Amino acid sequence: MSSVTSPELTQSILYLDGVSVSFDGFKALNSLSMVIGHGEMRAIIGPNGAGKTTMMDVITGKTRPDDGDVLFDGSVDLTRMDEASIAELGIGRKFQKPTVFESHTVDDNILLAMKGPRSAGSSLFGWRNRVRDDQKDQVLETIGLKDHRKRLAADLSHGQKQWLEIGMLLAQDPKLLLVDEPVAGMTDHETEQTAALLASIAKTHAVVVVEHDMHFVRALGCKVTCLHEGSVLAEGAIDAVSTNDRVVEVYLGR
Ligand SMILES: Nc1ncnc2c1ncn2[C@@H]1O[C@H](COP(=O)(O)OP(=O)(O)OP(=O)(O)O)[C@@H](O)[C@H]1O
Repeated sequence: MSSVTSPELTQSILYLDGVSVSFDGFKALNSLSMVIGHGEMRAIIGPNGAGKTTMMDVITGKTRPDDGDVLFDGSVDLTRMDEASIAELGIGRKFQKPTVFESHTVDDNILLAMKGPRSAGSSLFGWRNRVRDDQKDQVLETIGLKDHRKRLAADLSHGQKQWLEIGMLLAQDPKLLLVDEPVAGMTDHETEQTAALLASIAKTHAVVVVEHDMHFVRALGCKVTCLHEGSVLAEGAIDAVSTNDRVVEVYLGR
């Protein structure tokens, strides 16, 4: 690991430098470098096989890089940690398919996701339960499911299940949320609502969103990174990236 401490590194929540991952000689990540700031939202786009999922796997400790630095919060070396410890640090990941507890209510899904000891209603623990209820209500407010709190998760629409799962991540109070293709299968209206939800979450958390839907990416209103063959092809504002000749050539089409 480099011993130089740059302002870019110290001010970052996530710092990837020269990260490479090979599968049987094929480079899924090829000296990938990227810096995400505290409280930043970043959209990651790129063609199939560009390395987006592999990048998320490296950040969450599912895949070990062959080379490069992956640092959290300016100093924590994620390449030396296992998945559970990385989650414990405050990195939450949402996969593409919602994985809520279908036979539980919306309320209980959020409660089950919360950190900390559970208590069975003893008066000694009453104060703690009230704090938990307040936190739960706050999460339900953020994800727009307050009026659906008593419904079974199984009865929610696909979009509502995605929001519930985002709420379950929020309940763990992560510093960084990684969200994989959240709007796949959503209606246009749900897609718009999801962009607004993530934008509101990004006011208090760093968020990295992998997505193919360019209307949605535009609605996020954040910096965009386009990956191709395991490295950064283009990075910047959506207008600049989406009109970049190479991005058009390899991803968006003419
Ligand atoms: N466990 C693995 N073993 C072998 N090859 C893999 C493995 N995981 C990923 N790859 C390969 O690495 C490359 C990058 O895959 P990755 O899933 O990271 O791309 P992606 O950008 O997420 O694509 P998509 O948009 O299709 O999800 C692909 O060519 C893929 O086939």
